[in-house]
Amino acid sequence: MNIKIIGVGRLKEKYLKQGIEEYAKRLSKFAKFEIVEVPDEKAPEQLSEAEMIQVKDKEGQRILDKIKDREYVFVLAINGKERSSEELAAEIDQLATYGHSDITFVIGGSLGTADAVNKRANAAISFGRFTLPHQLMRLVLTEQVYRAYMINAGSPYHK
Ligand SMILES: C[S@@+](CC[C@H](N)C(=O)[O-])C[C@H]1O[C@@H](n2cnc3c(N)ncnc32)[C@H](O)[C@@H]1O
Repeated sequence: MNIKIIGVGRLKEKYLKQGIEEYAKRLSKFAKFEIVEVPDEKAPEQLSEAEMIQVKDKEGQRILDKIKDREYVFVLAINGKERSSEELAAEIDQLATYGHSDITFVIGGSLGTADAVNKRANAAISFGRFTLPHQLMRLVLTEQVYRAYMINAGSPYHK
């Protein structure tokens, strides 16, 4: 199974990098795991609605360029569908059973994801109604994907 996370912008904070590296290392026993970063669109603090859409569309195109047709795509979105860890684990297991060997998770930039990305996604995952920084989201997501594999392996890691 190939698991890919697409994120916007370069991860700078050392504490996040270290956390992701740890879970990526653990996850590598179960799947080929990679994080693909696409450049964020530089923009002033204050943007009109139209300018925000432009920024999201530019970042969205960079995200779409990194997705192949065969990939099953989960977009992370506050208003997506909430799942339990067990439900995500079961979903990943099902996808593998039905021959999906490429699963991609997309985390939007600071303004969220473009409509085109949301349309391309096969499913939308919410981690609840809190807005999490997109870079922290990478760490949280990497742990949850690792947890999913541990659940599917019947490991006591998941209590
Ligand atoms: C800072 S948030 C964007 C906030 C933006 N106002 C929105 O509503 O999408 C950046 C990205 O992090 C992810 N994200 C943040 N909080 C999330 C949550 N609670 N559930 C799922 N994804 C979340 C989403 O992919 C989002 O596009």
